Order: sequence, then C-alpha cells, then structure tokens
Amino acid sequence: MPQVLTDSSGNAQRDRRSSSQPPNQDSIIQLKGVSKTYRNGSQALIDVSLEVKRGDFLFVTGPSGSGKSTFLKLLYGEECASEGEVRVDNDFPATLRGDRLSLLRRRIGIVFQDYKLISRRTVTENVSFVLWAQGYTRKEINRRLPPALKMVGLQHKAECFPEELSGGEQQRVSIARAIVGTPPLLLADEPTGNLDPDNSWQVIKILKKLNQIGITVIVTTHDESLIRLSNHPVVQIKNGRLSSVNY
Ligand SMILES: Nc1ncnc2c1ncn2[C@@H]1O[C@H](COP(=O)(O)OP(=O)(O)OP(=O)(O)O)[C@@H](O)[C@H]1O
Repeated sequence: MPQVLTDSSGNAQRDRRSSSQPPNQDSIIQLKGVSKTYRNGSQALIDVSLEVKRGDFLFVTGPSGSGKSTFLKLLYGEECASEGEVRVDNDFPATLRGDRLSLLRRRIGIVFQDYKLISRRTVTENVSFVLWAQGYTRKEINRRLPPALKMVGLQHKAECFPEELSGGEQQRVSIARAIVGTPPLLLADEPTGNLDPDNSWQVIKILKKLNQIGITVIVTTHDESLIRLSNHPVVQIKNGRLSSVNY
C-alpha cells in the first residue's frame, strides 16, 4: 500500500529523515519533500512525499497540468527535482549519468499515451529492439519475445507493422516492449488516453496481470471510471501537491 505523508490539511508533508538512511528494501520508490520548478518558473510539484512498496499498483490522477508526468519523469531520471530526494529501486536517479542512468532505466519499463513505436519495424522488431540495444544475444531475445507477446495477446500479430494494428493493439505492443526486459517497475503515463473504454480496460487488465506476477505498476490517468473499476490505491496531484484519495 503506498504511503503518502500528509499534514492535517491533506497536503504532502516533508519527511525529515536524512538521505544517509539505509534504503528500505520493501519500498521501490521513496520521495521526500520533492519540489520541481521548471526554468520558466512553472511549479510542477510542491513538497511531495510518497513511499511505494514493491509489488504495489498505484494510480496517480489529477487535472491536466497538475504534475503527473513530471512525477514520472523524476522517477526515470528525465527531470531532476529542484528540492528533496527521489529514490528508485535503491538508486537516486538525479545523481546518475551515462551508463549508470541507463542501468537504472533498464529496471524501469515505460509506457506512453502515444505508444512511441517505430513505424517501419514489425511488432517483433519493436519489442526486440530494446533488448538488442542492451546487448542481449539473439538466442536470449528469441527466448524472451514469445512470453512478452503472449502476455499482451499479440503472438498472432508478431510480423505486423504498427500501421496494421488498432490503437489498443499498438498500446499492447508498447507494453510488451516495456516488460520484455523483466523490469521490477512499470510506469505508464496516460496509457489509455487515446483508447476507447473497451481497449482501455483491456490495457488495465494486462497491467493488473503484470502486477500479479510481482511487477510494481504506477499508472497516471484522468479516467475516473477505470480507477473505480480497478480497486487499487489512488493518489491525486492537484496544483503540484499530492494527496491520497479514496474512490
Ligand atoms: N519542460 C517543461 N518546461 C516548463 N514547464 C513545464 C515543462 N513540463 C511541464 N511543465 C509545466 O509543469 C506543470 C505540470 O506539467 P505535467 O506535464 O507534469 O502535468 P500533467 O499532470 O502530466 O498534465 P497532462 O495530464 O495534461 O499530461 C504544467 O504547468 C506544465 O506546463
């Protein structure tokens, strides 16, 4: 169960334990007093503290522009916090560069709203590419590919190009690509944002299945009906501040 540290007004409160504390092996994500202000002065996150345990499934909701994508970007090291501390799988992404940041990112699968598939590559090639780029052998790639495609129900589309697939199928390819390296953590930024309700629910069911086999899953979404159907904990980010929500 994720733990949001809040004050009496429901606002996230700074956890004053120091970064010299040993990592908590049970938690995969820890944010302490995290704020993010972009160069143009936009305050995307304000004093956010959150702990996510290994094996949790967490929804992050909130209005457009409230800071959800920024929250995920801090986790995979695309942006750095202006204040506070972000720890992911016992590493501090903000302090990592080059190969060490790449090594952390290999332990994080990422799914985006717009799929980000390579249009001139088949499903097989799109999913294998990430392993190939990480130096896996052909034999290992061939071993990992079928279970990843099976997990998203797309074995029969392995040789199709993205344009030959529906939006829901393309998103399922992007999920296969995100998990083919068996990361312990999966981040999905509005994964159902371009999908109709049926395809959205299919994507959420796959994410739930992945969570059941032990992957920690964090999903940002505007879609309250999906959240209600899913029965997982929810935090809300509003004007950069994070609080827990009950549906
Ligand atoms: N690179 C950037 N430079 C400056 N400001 C930014 C940048 N990225 C985001 N912002 C600002 O930070 C705030 C939070 O943006 P963010 O993308 O995290 O919100 P969001 O909740 O993911 O929104 P949406 O649901 O529309 O994707 C917004 O005010 C946005 O304009």
